[in-house]
Amino acid sequence: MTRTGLDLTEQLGPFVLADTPTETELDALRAWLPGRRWFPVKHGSARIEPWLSVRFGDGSDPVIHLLRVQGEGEPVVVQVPVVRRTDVATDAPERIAELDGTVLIDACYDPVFWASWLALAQWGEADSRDGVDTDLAGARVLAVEQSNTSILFPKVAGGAICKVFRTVAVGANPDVDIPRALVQAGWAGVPRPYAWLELASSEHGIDLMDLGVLCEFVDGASDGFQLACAFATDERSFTDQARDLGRTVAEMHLALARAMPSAGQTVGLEWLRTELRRRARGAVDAVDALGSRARAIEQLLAQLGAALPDAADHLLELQHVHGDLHLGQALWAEDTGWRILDFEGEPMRPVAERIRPDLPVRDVAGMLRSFDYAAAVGQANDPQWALDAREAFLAGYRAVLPEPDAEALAALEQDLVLALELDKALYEVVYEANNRPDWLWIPLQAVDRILTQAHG
Ligand SMILES: Nc1ncnc2c1ncn2[C@@H]1O[C@H](COP(=O)(O)OP(=O)(O)O)[C@@H](O)[C@H]1O
Ligand SMILES: O=P(O)(O)O[C@H]1O[C@H](CO)[C@@H](O[C@H]2O[C@H](CO)[C@@H](O)[C@H](O)[C@H]2O)[C@H](O)[C@H]1O
Repeated sequence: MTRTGLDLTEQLGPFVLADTPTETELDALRAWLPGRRWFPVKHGSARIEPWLSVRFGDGSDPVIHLLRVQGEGEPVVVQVPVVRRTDVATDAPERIAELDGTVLIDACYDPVFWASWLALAQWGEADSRDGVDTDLAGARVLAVEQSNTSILFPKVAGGAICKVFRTVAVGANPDVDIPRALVQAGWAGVPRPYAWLELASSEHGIDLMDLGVLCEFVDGASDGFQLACAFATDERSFTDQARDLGRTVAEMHLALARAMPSAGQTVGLEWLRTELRRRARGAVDAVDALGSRARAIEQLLAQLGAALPDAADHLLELQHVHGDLHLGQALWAEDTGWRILDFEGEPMRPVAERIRPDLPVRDVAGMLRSFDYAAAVGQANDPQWALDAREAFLAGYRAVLPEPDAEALAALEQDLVLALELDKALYEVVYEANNRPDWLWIPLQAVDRILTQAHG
């Protein structure tokens, strides 16, 4: 989708150049960053160096530092808005360090940062900032586990939420452009994006970099994962919600295909096997517990599509998908049904991999994995709870997007669901090992179940 508004030949967009952090500030940031949930390097030491620092062009005092972070993988850039304040409580979550009689804080918590953000963001075609209520009353940073940092503005534009992207990259962020495209295509299953903050600097090779997005806040909605866990704990059937969710995901796929046509892009089955093998080997190398499963994983992938006579060169059609779909990315409200969030793709993948067209069945598999998580975390006593939710979700999805008639092709679709569930479970093993080791058993158990199912 083409952006309008910001003149990309204009240096820095709405910003002016600022000083990079001083040595003392840098030391403080180097000590503070690795403890953040959103910091991308999870193991070993990370090299953190200044890259580009900017201020808002309105003269306000917060500074946005873009820092280059080199950990075990590819280097990434993290966004760290900071500002100096006094009178900051010693246990305040925004506190970074006390320096020269002031406190360096995370500016995501700062009203001056909020006001400048709202004033200098690029507002969408249909919404001009003029006339939008930018009252900051009640604004607060969400205290949820997330890969970025979100600020809730109950009064702005009737209720809005701003996501400050923590890992940033050159190019449009899919979490800005995909929801915009979906809304333009007439799909109401996604919160409406209102505004986004762009940076451009030819000197730094940045034609466009998204720093954050503001969108409609879905008030009174439940987080799909918490809802499903509560149902699992109470032994209440989740099938009605799961069936509805299946329908919503299928409608999302139809809307994505309409909104962002990928010109009939295809991949061969052999290509897919190679790609899944590469990802599986990456997971096996990253987490020791997977070593003993490596052979069985390779066998499952080798059998993918074996029922097809022309399995080697069978072509699979690609399209834009969500890419990291799970129950926590879905909000449920009695009156509006399901709304889907967070189109950034899997945060542990390189950006180029996250934005390319993919198989819609990847999203189906992601959601199926989530029912398994909800059953585990909600401690459902009966294994049937997750199986029922799973079947209902698939039935809802298939009611909108039926499986192919031909038996071999329908069998291939089922193989694909299983292979992508395995792919997701392997990703989750790495994710849990990095972030929540106490939950590592959940995807590990799933890997074993999938392998047993596949090998009879
Ligand atoms: N538009 C919205 N309306 C209401 N709540 C939201 C909205 N967007 C996000 N949230 C809440 O914030 C949480 C984190 O948002 P998400 O986009 O998944 O962040 P991240 O990409 O950083 O993980 C969600 O699980 C949801 O509870
Ligand atoms: O929401 P994010 O984009 O940050 O996604 C990452 O974190 C998710 C957890 O917050 C993680 O999801 C996994 O845990 C969920 C329960 O917390 C579960 O419902 C999902 O099925 C499971 O994949 C996601 O994988 C990760 O990319």
